[in-house]
Amino acid sequence: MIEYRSIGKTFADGTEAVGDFSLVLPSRTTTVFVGSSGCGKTTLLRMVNRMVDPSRGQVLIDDVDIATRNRVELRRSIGYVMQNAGLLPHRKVIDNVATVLRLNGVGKKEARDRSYAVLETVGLDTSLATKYPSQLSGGQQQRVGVARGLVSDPNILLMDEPFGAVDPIVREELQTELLRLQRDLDKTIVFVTHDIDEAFLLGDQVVILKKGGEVAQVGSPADILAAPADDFVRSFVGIDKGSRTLHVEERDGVRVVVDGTGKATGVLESS
Ligand SMILES: Nc1ncnc2c1ncn2[C@@H]1O[C@H](COP(=O)(O)OP(=O)(O)OP(=O)(O)O)[C@@H](O)[C@H]1O
Repeated sequence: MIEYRSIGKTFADGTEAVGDFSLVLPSRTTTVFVGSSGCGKTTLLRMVNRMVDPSRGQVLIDDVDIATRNRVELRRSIGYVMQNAGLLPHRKVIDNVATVLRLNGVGKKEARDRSYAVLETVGLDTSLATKYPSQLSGGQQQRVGVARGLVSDPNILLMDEPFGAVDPIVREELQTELLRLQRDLDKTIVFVTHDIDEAFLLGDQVVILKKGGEVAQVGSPADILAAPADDFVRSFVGIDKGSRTLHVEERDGVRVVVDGTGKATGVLESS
C-alpha cells in the first residue's frame, strides 16, 4: 500500500506543483493520475521513488515513511517506465534491460537470462535482444521500457505517460498487453496519463486532478461515471460530448446500444 499524507511540493523557483494531497493507493491495484498538463501528475508519481522529495507531508509504503529509506535502494526496488522508453541508445536491448539487475548486484549470466525471460513476458521476440533501440519501432521500444521496469520483479511499478508517444493502434496493443500483465503479475501500479479513456481502461482507482494536484474526484471508473463530482469532472470525462451517454433502441427485436451522438456501439445481450 502506498499512502500520501498531506503532501505538498513547492519547487526552488517558487512553483507550487502540489498544494495538499492525501490518498491511499491499495496494493495490487492500478491507480491512474489523470489531468491536464502541469497539474502535478509527474511530481506526485516521482514522490513515490524519491526522484522528487516532498516539501511537506509524508509518503508511506507499507506504513514506512520513505524519507527514512535509503534513496538509491528505494529507487532500485521500484520499477519506473517513462515516456519514450528512455532507453540508452548505445546499449543493446538486452543490456538496457539487464543493467537494472546488474546495478542490483545480480551476476552477469543470471541478469541476461532474466532479461531474456522478461522480454518474452512483455511480448517481444527475443531476436530483438541484440539490436540497438534505434533499430526498433516506437511500440517495441516502449515494450523494452516496460520490460526494464519489470525485470527486478518490483512490487511497485511507476508508469509516466508510457504510451503517450506511439500511434493509436500500437497504443491500444500496449494497453491490452498491460491489462494482461496486470492480471498475471499482480503489481501495485501507479500510472500517469492525460487521456481519460486510457485512465478508465487501465485504472481500478482513477484520480482526476486539477492544477496544484487538487483532487477533483477519486473513484473507480464506474463510480465516477455514475456520479461525477461537479461540472469540471462531467466535462473532463466527456459526459457532455455524447459518447458516454448510452441508450437502448429496439431494432427487429434486438436491443441496440446507441450513444448520445446517434452512433450504434453494440447490442444488449439478454441476461
Ligand atoms: N523541477 C521543477 N522546477 C520548477 N517547477 C517544476 C519542476 N518540475 C515541475 N515543475 C512545475 O510543477 C508543475 C507540475 O508539474 P508536473 O510535471 O508534475 O505536471 P504534469 O501534470 O505531470 O504535467 P505534464 O502532463 O505536462 O507532464 C508545473 O507547473 C511544472 O512546470
